[in-house]
Amino acid sequence: MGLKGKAWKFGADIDTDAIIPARYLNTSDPVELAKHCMEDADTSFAQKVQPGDVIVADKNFGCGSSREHAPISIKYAGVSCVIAKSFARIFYRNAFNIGLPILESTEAVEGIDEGNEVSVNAETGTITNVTKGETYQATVVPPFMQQIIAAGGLINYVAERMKVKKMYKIAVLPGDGIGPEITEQALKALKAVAEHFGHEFQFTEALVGGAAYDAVGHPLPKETLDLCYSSDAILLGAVGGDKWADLPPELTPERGALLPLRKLLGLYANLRPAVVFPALANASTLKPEVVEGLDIMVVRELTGGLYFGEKKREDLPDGTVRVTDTLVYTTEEIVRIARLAFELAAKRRKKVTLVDKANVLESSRYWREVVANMAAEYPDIEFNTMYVDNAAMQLVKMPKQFDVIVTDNMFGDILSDQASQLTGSLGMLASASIGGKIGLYEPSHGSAPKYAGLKRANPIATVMSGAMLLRYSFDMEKEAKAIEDAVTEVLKKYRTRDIMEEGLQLVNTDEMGDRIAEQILAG
Ligand SMILES: NC(=O)c1ccc[n+]([C@@H]2O[C@H](COP(=O)([O-])OP(=O)(O)OC[C@H]3O[C@@H](n4cnc5c(N)ncnc54)[C@H](O)[C@@H]3O)[C@@H](O)[C@H]2O)c1
Ligand SMILES: CC(C)[C@H](C(=O)O)[C@@H](O)C(=O)O
Ligand SMILES: [Mg+2]
Repeated sequence: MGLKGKAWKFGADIDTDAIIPARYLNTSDPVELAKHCMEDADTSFAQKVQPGDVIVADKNFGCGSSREHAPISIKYAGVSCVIAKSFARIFYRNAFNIGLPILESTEAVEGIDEGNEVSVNAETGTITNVTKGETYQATVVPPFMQQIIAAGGLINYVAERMKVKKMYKIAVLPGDGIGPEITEQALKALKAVAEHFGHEFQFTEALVGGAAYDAVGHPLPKETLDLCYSSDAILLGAVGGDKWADLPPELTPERGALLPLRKLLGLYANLRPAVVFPALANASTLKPEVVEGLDIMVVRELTGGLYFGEKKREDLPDGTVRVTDTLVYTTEEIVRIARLAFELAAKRRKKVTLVDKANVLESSRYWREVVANMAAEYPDIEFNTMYVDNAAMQLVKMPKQFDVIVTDNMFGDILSDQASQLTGSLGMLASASIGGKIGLYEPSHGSAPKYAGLKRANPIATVMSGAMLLRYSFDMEKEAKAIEDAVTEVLKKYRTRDIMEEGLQLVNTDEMGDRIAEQILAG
């Protein structure tokens, strides 16, 4: 912490009454107190003092009654630090409690004259008299007291420590196919983050999908749902596979577990970032210049549309069959996902593209009407619309024209898989499903049954979903970034088979997880 300003000198035994006269103690408003700071020692001090200035006083500064108002008035007057030969003990403690740095140094007090430019390093206790070119040493403040100062006082310090101490509960649902092996790698990364940043994550595993059906006869057992409800976030591998595809729909991993989980948790927004890591520009099947630097966020509506509308299969009298899937959206469902897309775009490159089929579908026409109206509320954000067939083509022709794509459930499912290939592999596309109290994080891809158990799947989409979990559920930006940076670094040397390039080292699923975790720890 560097503090710098002009010195204001005071004598010995400045008591708290001189710092803040008792007649002003009818308020505890810091700004009001600051106006009368040092009034009985120097009537115009509060008007003259500039932000950063330093009070330099003789011995026993802050003696007298034990009021916190005294250091508060000094701090809010703009004084960055008080240097004295000694402090009254209660003032000393009060100053730390409210986050005012104070230092004891006889040589500094004797060396500094009124008006000298002084700079202070509170951590090392080094005081520099810039005017005279002299350096003095103060008694070093114990580290925990420095942490209180750095936090801005005792209350903030305690609050920060409690935040660090919070135990974050993460439900882990590995699922089917490659699900368990990729989830394991994301856990390695999250554990490395916990160790590196001093967090406590509690991981509890439960069955989901085909694995749950095989074990207990239902793809989303009550214990699993209860665990999800009592967790702070959910990490999911993938579900599904041919083995369970012909079960009654409500027992399949997809319709019996994944979709209900999203709906029950109110996860209406699915964020799928298609980001091309610098090292992977050549890994895509598209030309490097087309994808280099690409960063698209697909915002997919997740709990409405064709997925959740009424479905029917009817046997007709003539022996044929009629099947129905209904596409339903309400104003509220469209507004909330569009709002999220605009807000996200505001923090990115400020462009939103609504992808729809408004030339045919009534639902799309209404999406356009609603979202275009909302766009007027965001004058800084460029808004355009695109039919989904054209969008599919544009995504491979000129993908960098997109920033945020907002679209319905079905189109979002398809376009996000397509966007994934721009990044090099479907195994790179993470996802966050948010909107409810508890977020769910899973790779965008499926259970890739043909690779199950072979340890050749790319775990990065799942690892990066872990980063999204930290960012969106725990508000841990630097921790999320630590995972992303580790992946960026590791990709310069190591590759799984799907993104392998000549000259780099081929690794399996486990090894990729290990390299990423090591890189996080190396920081
Ligand atoms: N969120 C989910 O749980 C989810 C998502 C999509 C599909 N599924 C289910 O997964 C099963 C398989 O579906 P699919 O084959 O259509 O899609 P898929 O995403 O599992 O696989 C598509 C292709 O991508 C490859 N692939 C996927 N993930 C990979 C990875 N991490 N590393 C390397 N290659 C990877 C696969 O081998 C395959 O060639 C189905 O039961 C489907 O319903 C589940
Ligand atoms: C498995 C399936 C139900 C799921 C979906 O369509 O949402 C998947 O494809 C996805 O993208 O998460
Ligand atoms: Mg999909």
